[in-house]
Amino acid sequence: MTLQNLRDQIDSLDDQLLQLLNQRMNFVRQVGELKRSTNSIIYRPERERQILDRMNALNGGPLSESALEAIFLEIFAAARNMELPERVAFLGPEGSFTHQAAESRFGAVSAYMAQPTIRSVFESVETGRARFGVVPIENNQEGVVNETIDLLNEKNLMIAAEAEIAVHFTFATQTDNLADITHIYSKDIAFRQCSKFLNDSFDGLQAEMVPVESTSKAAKMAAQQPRTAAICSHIAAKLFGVPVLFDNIEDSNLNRTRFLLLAKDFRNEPSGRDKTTLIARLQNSNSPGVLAEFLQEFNARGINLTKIESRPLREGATFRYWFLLECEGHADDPALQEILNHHTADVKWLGSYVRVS
Ligand SMILES: C=C(O[C@@H]1C=C(C(=O)O)C=C[C@H]1O)C(=O)O
Repeated sequence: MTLQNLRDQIDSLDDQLLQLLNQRMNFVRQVGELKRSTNSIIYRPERERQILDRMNALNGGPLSESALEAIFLEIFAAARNMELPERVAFLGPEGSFTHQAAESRFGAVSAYMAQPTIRSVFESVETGRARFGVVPIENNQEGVVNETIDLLNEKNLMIAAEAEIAVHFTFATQTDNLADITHIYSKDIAFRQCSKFLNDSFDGLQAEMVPVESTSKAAKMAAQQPRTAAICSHIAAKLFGVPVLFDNIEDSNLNRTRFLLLAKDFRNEPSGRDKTTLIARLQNSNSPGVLAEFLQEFNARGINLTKIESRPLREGATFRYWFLLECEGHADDPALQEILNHHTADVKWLGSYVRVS
């Protein structure tokens, strides 16, 4: 076939895609009207997951699973925006890994609000300035983000969904010669995670490592100061126009960060592969057996606990703790219901949502 023939075929398929997408949007609009009349929630991650699973099972290729999901996530975001434009607050600045995580869920067409702190993301959602908030909760190399854990306890927001992204670092500079670089800007954690690259490349050179608040800020500074460099995300380097010298300079390519999508008054239906997050403030948690007995309630019902973090209660000069727990399953599952019913006074449910890995 000639190029023109092939392009004609593509045009005719695009015509059909457009028609089908608009037909889909007409049904979405009706769903939106139904939801408004019953005052129910627009974003249904478990329904979106179900659609993705069904599409992946049907997909015979050559479209890859990740390409298929990226396309559908944009369709969902466009659909939700038609039902009701959604504003998403995220831990900024623009180009941060949290921004990337937010976009991976809410697509390119949602309205994003970069926030300077994790607390201000929580507050944006609390006050209704944003419908959703996205914050990091843990990195698989560095552990949890305590500020997020503490705010989950302090505020009354729900976890609507989680997202995970692979963290890759880029070395960006306007200089061609590494020996000319006087300062390298990045976040302290990024210096740690790229230590092998830094040792190998700057051994014997004079460059000073300067920690700044965010990797995006590092990119911005490297854009303004010629003999400097930034260790940042690829999108931040592009955003600030700093040439990328090396990509993927992190020590471990298994480096992943997990993010939470927060909302007010949110409830997912069970999807069949859910995770539940709880906060436990057990009475006399320092007494022998209190914590063990509580954990045993999960074990006895065959519920797999996937995480437990202890955080200081900050009550007087004591060393006492509350706990953040995660387990497999949904709060509607009878076994988990039993536990929640036993603990109405000392356990807070933060949400049940689709598990990503
Ligand atoms: C249309 C709906 O609303 C949203 C959009 C979806 C879609 O585009 O398929 C799916 C789930 C919801 O996040 C729905 O709930 O079915």
